Amino acid sequence: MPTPLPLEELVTLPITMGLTVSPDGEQVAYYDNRSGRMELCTLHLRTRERRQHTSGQAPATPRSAPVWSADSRELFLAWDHDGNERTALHVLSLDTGEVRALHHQPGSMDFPVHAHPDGTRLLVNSTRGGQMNIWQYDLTRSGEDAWTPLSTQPNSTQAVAYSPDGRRISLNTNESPDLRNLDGYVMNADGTGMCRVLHLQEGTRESVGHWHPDGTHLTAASDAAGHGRAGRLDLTSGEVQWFTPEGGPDDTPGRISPDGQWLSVTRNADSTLTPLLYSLDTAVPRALHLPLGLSSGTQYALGHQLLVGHTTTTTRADVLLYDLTTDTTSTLIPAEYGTLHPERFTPGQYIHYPSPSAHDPQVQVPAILYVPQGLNPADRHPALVHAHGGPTAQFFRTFDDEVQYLVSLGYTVICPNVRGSTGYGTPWRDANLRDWGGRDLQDIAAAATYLATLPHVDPARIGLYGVSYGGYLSYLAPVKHPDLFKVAIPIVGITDLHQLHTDNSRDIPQLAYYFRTMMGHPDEHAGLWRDRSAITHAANLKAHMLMLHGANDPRCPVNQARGFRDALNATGKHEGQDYEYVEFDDQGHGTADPAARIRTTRLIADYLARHL
Ligand SMILES: CSCC[C@H](NC=O)C(=O)N[C@@H](Cc1ccccc1)C(=O)O
Repeated sequence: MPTPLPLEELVTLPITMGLTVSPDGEQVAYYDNRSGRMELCTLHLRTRERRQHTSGQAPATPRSAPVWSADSRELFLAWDHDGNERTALHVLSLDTGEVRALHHQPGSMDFPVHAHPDGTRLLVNSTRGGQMNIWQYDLTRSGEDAWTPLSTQPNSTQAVAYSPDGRRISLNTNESPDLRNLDGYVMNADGTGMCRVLHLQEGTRESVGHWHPDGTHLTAASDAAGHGRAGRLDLTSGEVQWFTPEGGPDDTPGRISPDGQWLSVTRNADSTLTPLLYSLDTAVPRALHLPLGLSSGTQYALGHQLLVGHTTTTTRADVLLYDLTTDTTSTLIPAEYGTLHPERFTPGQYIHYPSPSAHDPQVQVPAILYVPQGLNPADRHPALVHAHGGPTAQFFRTFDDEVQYLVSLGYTVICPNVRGSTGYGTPWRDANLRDWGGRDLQDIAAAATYLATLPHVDPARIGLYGVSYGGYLSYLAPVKHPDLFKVAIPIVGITDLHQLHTDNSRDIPQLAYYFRTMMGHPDEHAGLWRDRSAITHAANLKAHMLMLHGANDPRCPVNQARGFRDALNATGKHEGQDYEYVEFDDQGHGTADPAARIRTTRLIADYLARHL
């Protein structure tokens, strides 16, 4: 039999989040939890001196990366409380260690984007006016007077960066009635003169990003060719030079190097990521000599190095520095293992399984499959389908401590990139438009059918779990396919699309917008929305269910779980007997806090031991 991993040790191994290189390239700021909770830290890249700047003030689950001041002496931060996502701006002085809260309108979400080169202003994406829009925060003022709106668009609008001379801003929004559309814009730093600079066709998603150091070009992205392309936009001629070949791989642009020679790009293929560079002179791609596995990172450091994270399904994330002059790597922040040797972890196998239907008989779904080592071949064993969130997201071949723990308990786990996932081109990503709980759910059902064909899996003991949109599918699958799953564990999931849209429109308007881009307008598509809400079909539930939800979740509010619980009770089901229900008072939409993660994972493992 497999040997259970020690859960407490596994989950308390330190993680690093939000790494951001300073404008002078000398330091990196990040959050890590090696003290037992998330703290803001900086690391000097030459001396490797680490400094911890907070002791208890940072949120348990930071929602955005730190933003440096132009002189690399201050950090701007977005902090919330207990996962409520009402992120308020704070500024930390690296000289004095003082943390100061900036003015915040209760209820709004403020995210620092970029500090102006003159040190007087901060570019902020904020919901303080309703929809997510661009604001200027004047650091020389206080109170409401510090805030000036730079955009007042009806659709979600987000700034990327000031130009190097501080006179312009790159941003992205959609002014077309086709909600899937996205275009790139530039405006003056005072919000005047907003002008569309990148638009290929109606309905495709184009965006502009970071600036060339001489201010003449912007990085550019488009999905119009059916996959992500990276390029650069010449702001004088309006022409785009695409580096990713048409019909080629899925690329996302990063940044232009400080010497103006390279564009860093992240290539997404087969559930893995690889950074590469395009020469801005020759357009020739340059591969990096990185270890096998998943690598990501597009930020430059110390002038000629790239900051790269590296992981595999059996190795935790190391932070590396890649020297572009010598093509060599050094380890900046090594992953920690405590007493656990990486050989104790189970490698994920990259597979495809069939998900045939009358319309699409040939569909093959990519997935990562974890089969426990040392199972008794004479027995049949339980297995789990893991559904990811988003839905515009995906599973990668990275280290997943929760999956490793469940596999070490003897569960086979499949992590499918169902239709609607990113990383497999635009048609795959868009296959669940106006179809949440349709093709994606079919692929979840097909994952269970596939598991049932594995000789070591017991077809009567298949479970399903997932977080957020994965929680949505974990509620919906057992009511739409009542005989497939023995148990389901929706975590911060969705059960009622209309209620979700009402609540998101009030609390996270940019998320309500994202929701409409995918599922249309709630009134126009009311029948579809009701059919794709688990609450409508609660009476069909046969599987045993464990519902987990953070009481402060503003993204998928706790009334989603409470409503489904009430609907189950109305059909004669009983808590404790037919389902279990747990709310976490100190949590929002998931948590990075080790103690909370241990509690949740233990609840899941105990529940599975009793019911699967
Ligand atoms: C990376 S895909 C986008 C994630 C999405 N955020 C968008 O701004 C998100 O939070 N999705 C939730 C599920 C959800 C979707 C739509 C409306 C409310 C919740 C998630 O899966 O985390």
